[in-house]
Amino acid sequence: MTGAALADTREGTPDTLPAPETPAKPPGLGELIAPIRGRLTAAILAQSAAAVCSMIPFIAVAELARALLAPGGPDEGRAWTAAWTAVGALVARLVLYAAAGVLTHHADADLQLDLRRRLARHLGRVPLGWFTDNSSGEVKKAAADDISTLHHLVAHTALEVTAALVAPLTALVYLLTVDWRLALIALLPLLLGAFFLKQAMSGGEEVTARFFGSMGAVNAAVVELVHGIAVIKAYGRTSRAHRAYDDAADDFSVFFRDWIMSTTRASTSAALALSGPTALLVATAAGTLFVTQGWAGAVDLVPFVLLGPAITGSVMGLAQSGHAVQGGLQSARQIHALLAVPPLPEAPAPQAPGEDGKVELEGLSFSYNGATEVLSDIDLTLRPGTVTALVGASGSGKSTLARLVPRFWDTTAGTVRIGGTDVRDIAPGDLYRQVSFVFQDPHLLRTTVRDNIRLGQPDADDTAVETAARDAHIHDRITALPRGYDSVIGEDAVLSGGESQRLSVARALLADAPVLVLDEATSFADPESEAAVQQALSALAAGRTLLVIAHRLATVRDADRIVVLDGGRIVEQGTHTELLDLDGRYAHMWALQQKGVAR
Ligand SMILES: Nc1ncnc2c1ncn2[C@@H]1O[C@H](COP(=O)(O)OP(=O)(O)OP(=O)(O)O)[C@@H](O)[C@H]1O
Repeated sequence: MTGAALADTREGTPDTLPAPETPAKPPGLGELIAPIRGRLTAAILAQSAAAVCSMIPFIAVAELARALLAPGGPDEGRAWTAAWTAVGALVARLVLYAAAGVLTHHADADLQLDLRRRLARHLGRVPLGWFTDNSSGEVKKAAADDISTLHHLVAHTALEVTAALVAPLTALVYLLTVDWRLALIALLPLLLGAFFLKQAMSGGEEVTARFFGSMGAVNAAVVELVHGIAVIKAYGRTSRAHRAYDDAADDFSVFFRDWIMSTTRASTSAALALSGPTALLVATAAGTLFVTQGWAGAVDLVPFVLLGPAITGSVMGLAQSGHAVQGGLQSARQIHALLAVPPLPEAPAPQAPGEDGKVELEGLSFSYNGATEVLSDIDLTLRPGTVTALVGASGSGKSTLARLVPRFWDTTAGTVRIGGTDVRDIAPGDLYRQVSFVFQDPHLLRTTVRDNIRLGQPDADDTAVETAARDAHIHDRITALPRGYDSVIGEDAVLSGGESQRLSVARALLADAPVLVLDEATSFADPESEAAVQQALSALAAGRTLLVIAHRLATVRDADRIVVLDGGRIVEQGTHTELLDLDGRYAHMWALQQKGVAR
């Protein structure tokens, strides 16, 4: 999570938002598509009618043959009726098919919009801390890939499955009316094909899991190879990294070959059983027997020859649609998992915080997992107009403590108050206006430098933007860019880590919140610019409450108070001189760092 993202959220959490949705039981696919269910049903009905119409020309031709070859001579009236029925059915099929497609595509467009809005609205309400725990990949997958999988299911697969079921059923019903015994025999290839298909798909879940596992290993090896290529090459270990990738690719290849070999016989047999020639063979062989034995007239064979292949033809396609349906259900689960992330509870009657920016942490404890406390019994008051520095070993809880101030998470015990009001009682929009945050790893948006600085104060004029940039010691670097403040980050503005940090400091200065939290905000800076930014920040402290996390103690020796954390507890606090006099943990850390500098 970054300063920019925080400001993003600030914009995305207006006070007028409706009450948070309580995450319900897993909605599954049915609930996700509820808003378009009516149109989807209409489309499926239209597609069913289109599928019936697609069989009618074949039935009509069969009836035409029966009318022309009737034992008593051709029946002209019946023949014409059959011919016109075929033409009418073709036209009707075209219209119904187009209508079904238009309906599903419209419904699908609305569904995608609805889901994207729901996701955006929901993610705007989840605790900010959730974003630091969860990779953006998960959100991207749900918002892009999973929604696109649902698109395929709704816009295409639903209609394909309908046609693949209704058309053969129509053919079967008609054939049953011609000769039920031959119709049942025509079903034999279908039964045989189903048997082989079941064999080919046996162990499907296990195979799918192995497929994704093996594929995932290849992907991970590629990512590692690409991300780590600089380090790997620098240490001359290129062949080793390649070997990891080669091994993963080999494993996948072995699995894939075994899988194909083990299913080829069954799937080829299924394809053969369900093919048109097999259906024709069965129909003509059985028909010949029936005609020669006098059990059926020769003319009754025509419908079976024409429609027999239709009964089995779509089954292979149905098996593939089955995969699409499985994928759609999986995507629905993923989207639901995001929609089920518990939102940050909002107070039913929010209170406005006092404007002084006083921050009080009282009896505060916090645990990420509900089992291990990473902060315990914290009592701390940050007074307006002062700089408080948090120091301590890595993992002692500095960042966690700082992030509890703008309510990235709710505390496990105790309270955080800003301006005298419990942060849980402050509306999110108001809270984010009270606290600005500059992160270790600032995130800049792919827009102009000016708009990046203006993020926390969108209507600030150019002079205010420039003043903030000067105070953060980044103005000269910006004016040296090809288009100055109009340069676009990532295009003609490529900034170093330290420059990005100073830009995000400018952003925080402009946001002008009464409380400013700086998490290692100058860690990338060279000593000269660090000193300059520190000066600017000290000036900023007048009238504001500053909380600074620092690893390099020299950067915070002038702080009004230094708080030493160890194992999630405050173990010492005081000014630099007081803490040195105490000769405790801080004095020890200071001595170590001084030795490091002297060396
Ligand atoms: N998102 C998280 N989920 C679970 N545990 C976490 C999370 N973030 C931090 N922790 C754990 O909480 C403890 C405190 O971490 P924190 O980042 O607050 O320490 P820190 O003093 O800021 O460390 P550093 O100086 O290395 O940044 C650590 O044990 C860490 O592993």
